[in-house]
Amino acid sequence: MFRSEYASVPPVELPVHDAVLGHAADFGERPALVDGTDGTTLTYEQLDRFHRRLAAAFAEAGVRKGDVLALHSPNTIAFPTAFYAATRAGATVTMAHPLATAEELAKQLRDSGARWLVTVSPLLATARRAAELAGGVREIFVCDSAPGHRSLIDLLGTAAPEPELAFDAAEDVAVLPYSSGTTGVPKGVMLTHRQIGTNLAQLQSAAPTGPGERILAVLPFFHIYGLTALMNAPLRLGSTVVVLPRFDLETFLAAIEKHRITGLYVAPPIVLALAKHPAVTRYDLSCLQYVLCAAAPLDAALARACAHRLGLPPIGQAYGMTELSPGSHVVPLDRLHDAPAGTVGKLIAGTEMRIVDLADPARDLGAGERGEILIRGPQVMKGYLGRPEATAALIDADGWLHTGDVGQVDGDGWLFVVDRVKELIKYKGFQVAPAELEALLLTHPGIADAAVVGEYDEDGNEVPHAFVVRRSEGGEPTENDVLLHVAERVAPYKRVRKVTFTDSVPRAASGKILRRELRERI
Ligand SMILES: CC(C)(COP(=O)(O)OP(=O)(O)OC[C@H]1O[C@@H](n2cnc3c(N)ncnc32)[C@H](O)[C@@H]1OP(=O)(O)O)[C@@H](O)C(=O)NCCC(=O)NCCSC(=O)/C=C/c1ccc(O)cc1
Repeated sequence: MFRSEYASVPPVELPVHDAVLGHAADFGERPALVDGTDGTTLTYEQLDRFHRRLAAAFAEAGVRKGDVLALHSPNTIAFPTAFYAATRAGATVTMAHPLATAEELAKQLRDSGARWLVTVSPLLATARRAAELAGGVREIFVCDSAPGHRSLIDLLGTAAPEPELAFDAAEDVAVLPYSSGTTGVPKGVMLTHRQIGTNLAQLQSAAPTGPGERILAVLPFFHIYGLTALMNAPLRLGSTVVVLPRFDLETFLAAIEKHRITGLYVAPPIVLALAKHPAVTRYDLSCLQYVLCAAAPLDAALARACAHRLGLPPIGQAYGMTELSPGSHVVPLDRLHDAPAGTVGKLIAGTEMRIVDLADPARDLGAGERGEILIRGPQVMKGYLGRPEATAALIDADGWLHTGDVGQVDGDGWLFVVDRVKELIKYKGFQVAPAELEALLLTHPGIADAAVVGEYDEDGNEVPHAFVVRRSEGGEPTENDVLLHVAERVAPYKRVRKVTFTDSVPRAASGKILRRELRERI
């Protein structure tokens, strides 16, 4: 067993809005959030006051402790206000991808039992359709404005009293992001207030940010990575977060220069752009002090090229998953220079790890040996909502979470992730669940069987590749028919990008798809 070399941190027993914004009023006029497109700024005093007013308005509208509120928005400076207001009103927040189709969003609303939906006017048509399909949503609010819907801006005017709720930080679920974990379809990941708050404290001991830091939030707040690294962590410490709604390289580079960004938290496609794109040289990026990368495997040579080009210390990596609130490993910011190339970091405070034999999971391996990574600590999720079997398949009776990633630790405790035994595909850091795409492919009348596996393209992005068995009486779909069938029904990041027709899908006697066999064919 491997233990963290950092002193444990006590569990954080506060609800997430207090864990993060407990000192917001003290930070006063310091900018908390800056809209990177037009410069609109929210100070800490405003963030504190606005989220309390909005919590009062949510409570007045009928939001009750334990209700699920879906937050369906790209990154904006209103997103954190809506988020902390919802939790202060007692709600569990489930974040939805802004490019989800109405059917995808409806599935999440239905599975989570969402009663409230917060969206933005450009996404309203999808949100309304999804709410109609799902049933159960009592009201749709908009962050900006739209006829027929209450706007968060109007709600701020309420004179209702602020809700004073008692939270059980160890049991009450703060956020419910969706993740497919190691197998199957997306599931609601129950993360309690204590899990979120404690993981912030654990991560902070290794990668502290603070007043005077300026962070660029281009990765989405709606995933646990952005929610943690770009929202909760910096706002807890009085940093300034500059917010961009989406990744556009020129806007991103201009924002770094204009706002004198000090720290970047990114995914591999951004490291690729920073390392290779000609536009990078046209901007003064000398304000940057460090770059941290997570969400998908980062090529060590690419990381080196990026750091070298920007004149920065080596790019640090972090490791974790949604089910870990999300962090278990990070390269501490004060150790960027002595971390070996390609490592995802060291165990953060209060976290234990085992590396177990893939063939014999009861056998623990030592340094230098490859096996499945198991994690135990206060950040392990409470469970998947309404799916005790899936929870038990991921977390064993002794509390070890089986990550489905294959890793190896060196003699100094640095972890390297070298492979994956779980089904997951990560397109640009976004989870794509093969089981979800397979189910969708099977709805096509011309498809008799299908299996989807990940394949790396020339840019190093993992993309979904479908192996399809055609049904002769189904009109023999072409490759294009198959691509289109999926593209019309999923958010853009989930698209199948390659199709191979085959006579049969290799399966074990149990019916389980033999994915390794398909990967070997590629
Ligand atoms: C900024 C990225 C890296 C690149 O952006 P992009 O290249 O513009 O592409 P998108 O991903 O935004 O969009 C996907 C596709 O949708 C398309 N698209 C776009 N908007 C449209 C549109 N409105 N209409 C139609 N098509 C469109 C877009 O063009 C694109 O098409 P394609 O060029 O074919 O890829 C973006 O992919 C991204 O944010 N990725 C990161 C995702 C992410 O945060 N994942 C985290 C999961 S949680 C986790 O791993 C935790 C780790 C962790 C571990 C430890 C820790 O301590 C902390 C964290």
